[in-house]
Amino acid sequence: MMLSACNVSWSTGGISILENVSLDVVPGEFLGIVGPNGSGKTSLMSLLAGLRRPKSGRVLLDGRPIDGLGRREVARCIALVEQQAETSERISARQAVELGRTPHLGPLAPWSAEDDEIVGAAIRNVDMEPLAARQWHTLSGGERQRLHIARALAQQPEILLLDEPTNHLDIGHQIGLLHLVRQQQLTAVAALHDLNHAAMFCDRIALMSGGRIVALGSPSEVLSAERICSVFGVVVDVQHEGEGRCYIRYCAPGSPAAERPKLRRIS
Ligand SMILES: Nc1ncnc2c1ncn2[C@@H]1O[C@H](COP(=O)(O)OP(=O)(O)OP(=O)(O)O)[C@@H](O)[C@H]1O
Repeated sequence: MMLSACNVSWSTGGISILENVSLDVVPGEFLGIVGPNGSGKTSLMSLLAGLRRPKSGRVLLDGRPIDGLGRREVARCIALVEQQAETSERISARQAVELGRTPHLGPLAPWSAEDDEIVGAAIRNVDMEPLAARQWHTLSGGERQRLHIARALAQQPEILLLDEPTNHLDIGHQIGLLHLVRQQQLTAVAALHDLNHAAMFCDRIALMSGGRIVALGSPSEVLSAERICSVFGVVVDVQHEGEGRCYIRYCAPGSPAAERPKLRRIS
């Protein structure tokens, strides 16, 4: 299933937020979206999820305009985990994950043992089995975030959209979550702040700046020291590791390492 943004622009209050963004999410890939705060990652994710309509351009799901499809139809194909996702507080952890099955249920498809199994597997996948009976409001931020991911997995989408999914997670669960996403038989798009995580787990990376995609390709192609300096204003050394992978070492401002590569800075 192919998800595409074709020349999409979006603005609000007379301010242009996204300008002429085009992107084909290739079936089966893990695409990372990186960029500074306010560069438009969340805005692009909500257009890709069909939550917002572009002011111009189109978002296509398998060649069909996403805004012409019903919400239920979209929800059977695409799951979105939002940055500040909230869930009603008077439910248990397991019930929060069960909500992921909603698009698949109906008068002719009532809740079944299979739904129970899918929900159980999603909870196990995010390492939340011991807390499945707990009330939502008693859970920590990281535990809630893992359950949001479990709900999206229980939705069994073909395309998983994750807006900063590793927020609130400790490093073990950050790595575990990205590994888990990578292992799924699905297409995934994740807005990420950690460039090394994007470089480790993503097949391709789209780098955003000022509401535009300024680079798109393998981690090694996109995350050059020059580009990171020009977009984020941070001096780095990039170690290229083959197969499009790379590792980024950040240099503290004022340190000898930060002074040395300054010549590469793009103004
Ligand atoms: N509803 C809105 N009204 C006004 N401005 C908005 C609205 N939504 C987004 N923006 C602005 O659009 C820009 C892009 O926001 P967006 O949330 O897409 O960025 P982001 O790259 O996801 O940022 P971050 O890394 O901080 O999460 C920001 O300057 C933001 O303030």
